[in-house]
Amino acid sequence: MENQTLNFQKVHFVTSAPDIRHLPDDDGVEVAFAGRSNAGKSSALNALTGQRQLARTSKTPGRTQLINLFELEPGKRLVDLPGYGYAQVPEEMKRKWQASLSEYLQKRDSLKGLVLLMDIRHPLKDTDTQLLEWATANGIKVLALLTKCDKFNPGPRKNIVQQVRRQVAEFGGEVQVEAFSSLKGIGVELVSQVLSRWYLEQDIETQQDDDLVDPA
Ligand SMILES: Nc1nc2c(ncn2[C@@H]2O[C@H](COP(=O)(O)OP(=O)(O)OP(=O)(O)O)[C@@H](O)[C@H]2O)c(=O)[nH]1
Ligand SMILES: [Mg+2]
Repeated sequence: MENQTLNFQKVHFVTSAPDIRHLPDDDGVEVAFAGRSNAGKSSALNALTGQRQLARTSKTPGRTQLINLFELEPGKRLVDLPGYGYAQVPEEMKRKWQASLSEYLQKRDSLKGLVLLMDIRHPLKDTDTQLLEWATANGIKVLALLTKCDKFNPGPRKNIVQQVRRQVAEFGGEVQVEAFSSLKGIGVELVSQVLSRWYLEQDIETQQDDDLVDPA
């Protein structure tokens, strides 16, 4: 399975759900894209899948208010989550979508990996840190992407990445930190490799569990 990558371009839209009760069966493996509003989650999904319009992007924070589910192949899904931390929306609306977000994170068994997207100019805000701590404590794999890295030249960019890596190392979990730009395609190949590995590792684990249940 060395360097085996999935074909992310084969992705298709499954559903937009206001909460987890409207999602399809909770089996297989989901990798979710999470982060503050406007961090670039939807853009990153589009860059990864090579489809400009798969997930809707916007200059206005709070664009993605539903849990959007995409399928790569049976039992392998990508999830575009609503962003958090954006103040300029009505309180009632904010409560609703933040509740569906935390419910998804806490209850969805098929969630095995999290891509945490943070604007490289504002990394590790409170909620990002909480999410990191929660994910590592719960055995969820995390890939942290410092998005919009095209805003910096390679030198300063590298310094920020290293600084964030040091801060993240304190959480002790399995967290990889990388620079990313949907605009320039930086980090896209790396994300497809990491996610492919997660999906394929999970296939092997599931296979081993099945073998334990049924040795035949
Ligand atoms: N310069 C630059 N801008 C980007 C990049 N990725 C996204 N953006 C811009 O950032 C804004 C937000 O992008 P989205 O992908 O919609 O962000 P999101 O995290 O899905 O936002 P919500 O759905 O509101 O939570 C848009 O104006 C994008 O064009 C990037 O790599 N470089
Ligand atoms: Mg979005």
